[in-house]
Amino acid sequence: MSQCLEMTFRAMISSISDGIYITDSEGYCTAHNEAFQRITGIPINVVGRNVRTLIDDNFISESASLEVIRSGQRVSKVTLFPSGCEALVTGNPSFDEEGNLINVVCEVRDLSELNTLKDELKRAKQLNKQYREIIRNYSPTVPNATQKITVRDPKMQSILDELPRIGDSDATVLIYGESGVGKGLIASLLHEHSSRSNKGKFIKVDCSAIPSSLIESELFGYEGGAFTGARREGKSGLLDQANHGTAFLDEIGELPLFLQVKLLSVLQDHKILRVGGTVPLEMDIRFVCATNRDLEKMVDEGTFRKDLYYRLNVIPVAIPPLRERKEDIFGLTLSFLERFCQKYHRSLSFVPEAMDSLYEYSWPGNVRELENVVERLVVLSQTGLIEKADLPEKIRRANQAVILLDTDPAHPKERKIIPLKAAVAVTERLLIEGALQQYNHLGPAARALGIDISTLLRKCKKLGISRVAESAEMRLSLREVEIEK
Ligand SMILES: Nc1ncnc2c1ncn2[C@@H]1O[C@H](COP(=O)(O)OP(=O)(O)OP(=O)(O)O)[C@@H](O)[C@H]1O
Repeated sequence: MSQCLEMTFRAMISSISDGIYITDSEGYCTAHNEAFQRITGIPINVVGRNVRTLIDDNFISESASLEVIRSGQRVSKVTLFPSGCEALVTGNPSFDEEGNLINVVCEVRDLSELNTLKDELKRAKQLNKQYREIIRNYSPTVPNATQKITVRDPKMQSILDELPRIGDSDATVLIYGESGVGKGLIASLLHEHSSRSNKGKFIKVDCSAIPSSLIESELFGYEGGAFTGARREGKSGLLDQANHGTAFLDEIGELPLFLQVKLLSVLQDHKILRVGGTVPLEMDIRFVCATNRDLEKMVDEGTFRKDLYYRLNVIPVAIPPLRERKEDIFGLTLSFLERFCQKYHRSLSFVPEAMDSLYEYSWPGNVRELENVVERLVVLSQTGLIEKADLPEKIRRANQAVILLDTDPAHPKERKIIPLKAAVAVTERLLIEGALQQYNHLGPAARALGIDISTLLRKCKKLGISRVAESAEMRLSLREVEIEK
């Protein structure tokens, strides 16, 4: 080989990023490039050494070139080098014209980069799978009320059956039911079933959530400069937004008396008068109202206008509490489970014993409470199964109470006997928790239990019931008692 050709040849080999080393037909290393040293990390000069001595000195565990010498064929091996690098070593034999082996050229390809790429590819594939899953579950439209409702109970089913007919008319609907039974859902279904859903919005107003000083301007809007702090250009009200659609007035029993008169005139004349305004505005609104209070009793007590009550009560719809339609519990639980498993990308199921406990519980907070319990279980569950032990304590305890309150006189001997004191405590707790959740205010809850507020608060403290007091008013009162004691 001419000197020039040899130099070109060496330059080529040293510019290759893979390691190259060459041995003669007996295994003596005759040359290598720089990449070989970088990749292998062998700390000695290998030129002139036989690869067998590299094995003896534990620099390499096996040799591709020795295999090639033995077999006369191309050989590939994955070898771990002192540098910590894993490399694919491929030995290629070269022969003279008579077919005698002259040398072995080994290519050493660093696999760590390849491994990193492999890991990245694996991660990308995993992400791809996750995204595909998310896209599959992604629904571009918010599920409408019809898709959201789950009903098995015949009473509820007959309410649902009537909705299309009620939805078609423009008559005012008054929905009765405890908090969380689904009054809002039924109201939005009514809107969906009416032709109004094509031309107007469904506007929900919670009359108990807006302070009475603001509710008039929120509902009816105001003219510019109507009161101190009012916007100069005035403001339209929530009822304006419901024009051609449906206004859902939740907790109508909380509407102050002076506004009851104003609402009555809207219902009669289909016109609204903004605060500070003089010209009534034509409005085309369908009213659906809801309450968990006894409006008839409020009429008798003079806190709700009789004329408004009759005007609202054109089509009454009573939604039973969940404890009176236990058939719905199973279906609701499964549909919430499916919804939240999708939301949190989990896969869970209930063991039958846990399902039994949900069935036994009295659900004072109704469907909303069940929905919250299922969401909490899905978020907190660490295994794929929801067991009875995972349920909130009050639900597990409910089974105990069911045994206690079982008054079937036919089987007195089967009733589990527990100490009287414990039975009284369980019963007291059950009734107090139920009353607090049902009435949401201390006064009515105490009245329903036949005790005064201070006794109720004392018992709450003794039984540690503060957690069920969900409204701000109750939390405040219960904390005050703790401070006093
Ligand atoms: N039959 C049902 N199927 C599915 N979800 C339901 C059903 N009934 C109620 N829900 C859900 O339970 C929750 C409470 O329902 P909603 O707000 O309609 O109750 P509500 O009676 O209007 O309560 P409140 O009187 O406190 O306003 C909502 O998230 C609702 O979607």
